Formats: sequence, C-alpha cells, structure tokens
Amino acid sequence: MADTIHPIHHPAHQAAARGALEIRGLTKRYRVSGTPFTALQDIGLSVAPGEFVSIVGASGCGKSTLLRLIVGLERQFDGEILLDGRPVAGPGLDRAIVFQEHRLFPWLTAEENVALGLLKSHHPAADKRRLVREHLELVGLGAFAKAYPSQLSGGMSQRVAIARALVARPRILLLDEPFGALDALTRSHLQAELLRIVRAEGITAILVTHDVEEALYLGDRVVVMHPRPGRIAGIIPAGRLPLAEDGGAPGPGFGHDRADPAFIRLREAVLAELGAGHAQPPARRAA
Ligand SMILES: Nc1ncnc2c1ncn2[C@@H]1O[C@H](COP(=O)(O)OP(=O)(O)OP(=O)(O)O)[C@@H](O)[C@H]1O
Repeated sequence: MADTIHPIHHPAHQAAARGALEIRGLTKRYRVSGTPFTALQDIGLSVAPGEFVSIVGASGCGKSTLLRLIVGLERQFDGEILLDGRPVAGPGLDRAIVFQEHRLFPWLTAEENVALGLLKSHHPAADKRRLVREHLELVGLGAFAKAYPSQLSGGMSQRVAIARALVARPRILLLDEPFGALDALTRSHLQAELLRIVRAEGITAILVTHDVEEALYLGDRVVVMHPRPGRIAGIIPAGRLPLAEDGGAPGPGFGHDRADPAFIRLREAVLAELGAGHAQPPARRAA
C-alpha cells in the first residue's frame, strides 16, 4: 500500500457530524421452527465519529446479526439504531460492510469492482473515475486496476473489497472478520493499513473479530458479548494503550503495541470476560 496516505478530496465530505452511531434498547428475535429465539437482547452502544470499536464474543452471540442490523440488511427489530441522529431504515451509501470473503465479481476487473461502490452515487463520471483510481492507490493496488480477481492473491482481493467499501465514503465502515481468511503476515499488514486509512479519512469503524489481539491492536474500545441471548457483557477501553512503533516513528494510524505489558493485561481482561460467558452454572451437590 502507499507509504504515505493523504486524505482524498471526496465530494461526500461536506457533512459536519459524521459517523456517530447510537444504538438503544436493540433487541432482535428470530423464529426458528416456529419458536421465538432472541439473538440480541437490549443492546446499547454509542460510537463517536472516527472511533474504532472492536466486538468479540463466542460463536452465535449475535455479532454478525448486529452488523447486519446496522448496515440495514435486517429491518425488523425492537429499539433504535441512529446514525448521525437519523434512524437506519435499510441499506444506504452512508454505511459499508466488508466480509471475511472478498465477494468480488470474478468477471469484473479490480477497478470495475471498486466502481460498483459508486453505482448509486450521483457524482459526475469523471469524479467517479478519479475516486476509483485514488481508492485503488489508497490500498496499494494502483498497478492492478485492470486485473481480475483470479489474478490477485487473497490479501489483494480483500484490499479491493476495502477500496470498494470506502469509495462512496461511508460514515461508518463495518468489518465482519475481514482478515479471518488471510495468512498471519498479510493479516498484520492489512490491520495496520486499514487503521491508517480510517484514521486519515476520519471514518468510524466497527470490527467483529474472533482474534482478541486484533481487537485490542485496532480498537479504541473492545465490546465483549455473551451468548444466549446475545448481549453486551462489558466494554474495555483500549484507547490509552501505547502505540506500536513503525521504523521508530510512532504516530496516528499505528495500532497498539502488542508487546506492551498494559496490552497484555487488557488481553487477559478481555479473555476473562469472554470466559465468563462460557462459565457453566455450578453443579448441584448431591443431597
Ligand atoms: N436468519 C436467521 N434466522 C434464524 N436465526 C438466525 C438467523 N441469523 C442468525 N440467527 C441466529 O442468531 C444467532 C446469532 O447469529 P450470528 O451469526 O449473529 O452470531 P455470531 O456471533 O456472528 O457467530 P459467529 O461468530 O459464529 O459468526 C445464532 O444463534 C444464529 O443461529
């Protein structure tokens, strides 16, 4: 990716308050074989503009459901989801999501896939072409604009997916285990670059991950969820952890230092909170 990231001049940059998410009393029920099932219960969460929030929790605790609700893919729920004060009522250009699989169209080139992110935007064609080019450069793939997904590695494809998510300049970027399928080295490169991009562009981000280190490396706060029913068990502040250094130059855009004792202590705290969700009730003593 580009060594230095400059904020992109984007026509959608005008709004004053951007990316403030407010979730109040959110409950989501499904019916499974006719029986009601509570996937999320009474979720309350405020995310400030530009904040990076990580969510961890056992499988089935409703993390993906929560992201789908925020992105507007699930419309039936109790409670409120407000983005910059406006209720979420279906998908919109102000929210974008990146999944574990890149979900690129194999018959489209990298630039055509990124351009899909602007399909519903009203920018003039010349602006759209510029934005697509600049976002491919932002993720370090300027030279691969004409490549098809089959000609890209998994990490490169995921970069294209990130460019596609960012090109319409969402107020909030939702990430559902975006690096889960990547090797460790690619994963750590992409974590750092994602952080640089969202910091430089001032985008609010919510990341769902099973990786507690990733959650703490990236997150200003880590939300721990418990299952049955899915609920928030605790929110661990990570924003004051020391930043990792890169070539001796600490600065915004770099994640938290994984080797720092405070990081290790918080990792233990998150793991303990996660473990509490698994704790079994004590066995009854025989009379
Ligand atoms: N469309 C649906 N209909 C019925 N139940 C559903 C539906 N979608 C999700 N669920 C249930 O809601 C619960 C939460 O699912 P969800 O995928 O959000 O969990 P998760 O925390 O993201 O899990 P994982 O970490 O395994 O991805 C699960 O018990 C799941 O079976």
